Amino acid sequence: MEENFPCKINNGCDFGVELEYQSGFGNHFMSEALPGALPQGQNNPLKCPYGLYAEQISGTSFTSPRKVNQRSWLYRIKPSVTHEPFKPRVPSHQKLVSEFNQTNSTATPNQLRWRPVDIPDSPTDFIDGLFTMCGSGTSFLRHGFAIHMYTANKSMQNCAFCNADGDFLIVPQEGRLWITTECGKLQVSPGEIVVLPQGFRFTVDLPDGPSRGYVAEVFGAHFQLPDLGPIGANGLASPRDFLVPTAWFSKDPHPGYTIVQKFGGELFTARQNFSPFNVVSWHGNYVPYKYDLGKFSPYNTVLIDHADPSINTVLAALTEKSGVPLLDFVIFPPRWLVAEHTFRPPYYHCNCMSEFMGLIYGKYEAKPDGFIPGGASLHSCMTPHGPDTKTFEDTMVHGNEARPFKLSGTMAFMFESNLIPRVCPWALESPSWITTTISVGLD
Ligand SMILES: O=C(O)Cc1cc(O)ccc1O
Ligand SMILES: [Fe+2]
Repeated sequence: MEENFPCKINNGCDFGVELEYQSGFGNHFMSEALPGALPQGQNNPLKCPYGLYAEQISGTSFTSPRKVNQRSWLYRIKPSVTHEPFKPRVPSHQKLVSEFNQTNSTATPNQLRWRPVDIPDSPTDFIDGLFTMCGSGTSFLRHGFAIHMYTANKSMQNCAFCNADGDFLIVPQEGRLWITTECGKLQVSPGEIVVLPQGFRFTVDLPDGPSRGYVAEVFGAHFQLPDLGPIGANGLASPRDFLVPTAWFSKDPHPGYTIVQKFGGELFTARQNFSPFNVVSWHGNYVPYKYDLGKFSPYNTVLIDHADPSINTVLAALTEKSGVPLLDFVIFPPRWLVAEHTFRPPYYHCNCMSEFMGLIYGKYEAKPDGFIPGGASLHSCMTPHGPDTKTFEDTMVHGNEARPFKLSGTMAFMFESNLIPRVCPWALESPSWITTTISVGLD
């Protein structure tokens, strides 16, 4: 038996152990934590090995075309259905939104920027520390997205989170996340990202304590690798660098577990007398995964002009319109700047798409001082924006003699959407919110 991650009751985990992963993007994976636990030749035999229960989790409709169809088969000690009924969670969570409208969020064309939100001192886990910043559309109609942030300092205890609304793409900025999912465990550090698809139960442990990060949630779509077009068959994020867990299950007797289900932006809880992490074997292509942004192979200008940021798309959740993303995840990684007679920083622009940005570490080239790690910005559809005054002036002074220059020690990112976000009131009322438009500079 391969036991990577011995756990005590709940997920009080031994964090020191290196996990094993499977590699690939969109593969049909398989994994078993006990020899012979995975049924062969069929998905739901009359009797599964070890008396396990077969359970399918679907990430797309049954009839979705094969090339986009996603599902996995999980073989568990007890089926998920054996929980008590869901009840509204007490206390309710006031700062999660999955249906954006005039009653819960504001439309504003202003440039918005936030300093890093303080990590609370009072005990706060990933669920309580999660809050929506902005978003568009609705999970009920399976079209839209939400952008959340989290600040937390404590591991989730005796509970698992399940997001029925959409897929989470989590970008930790401070503090590692040790995530137990039904498919196994993932250790995610700042500089890596993790995707937790709709419907998977997971718990988040915080081995470092104080933690902060960003979350993009997409409704009705899953992330995929972007087409590479003329770039060719290689470059950007390589499929083999995506890591998927290996099967792991909790063998400890468990006094009880609470499943916290996000459904329509509201939280519901259901008690059950067993761990949801009771999947002994599984196979399929609907899986949680992580990716190290340091493995990204960026492409860029080698002669003149500034390339559009889409050149460094890591993952894309698409709409049905060709070339139009519901949400692109784009990074601005370390890279050489070599363009000749070019204004090298990001150009001034008005974009029909909306841009939410975050900074994991280092400085962002267009705003080296005004945008700090853990902070965020939102430039919505057609809101003019670009480099700050100092960046413009420095570039004018030094730009003519610009030699190849390596931008190092930086990792900014952008969630870019075709949909126009509305902003949540607590984001606009937050002490971290900085009004940028009253300081009339060039930014
Ligand atoms: O606004 C931003 O800083 C993001 C961005 C970066 C870039 O290099 C080109 C366009 C763009 O929107
Ligand atoms: Fe922009």
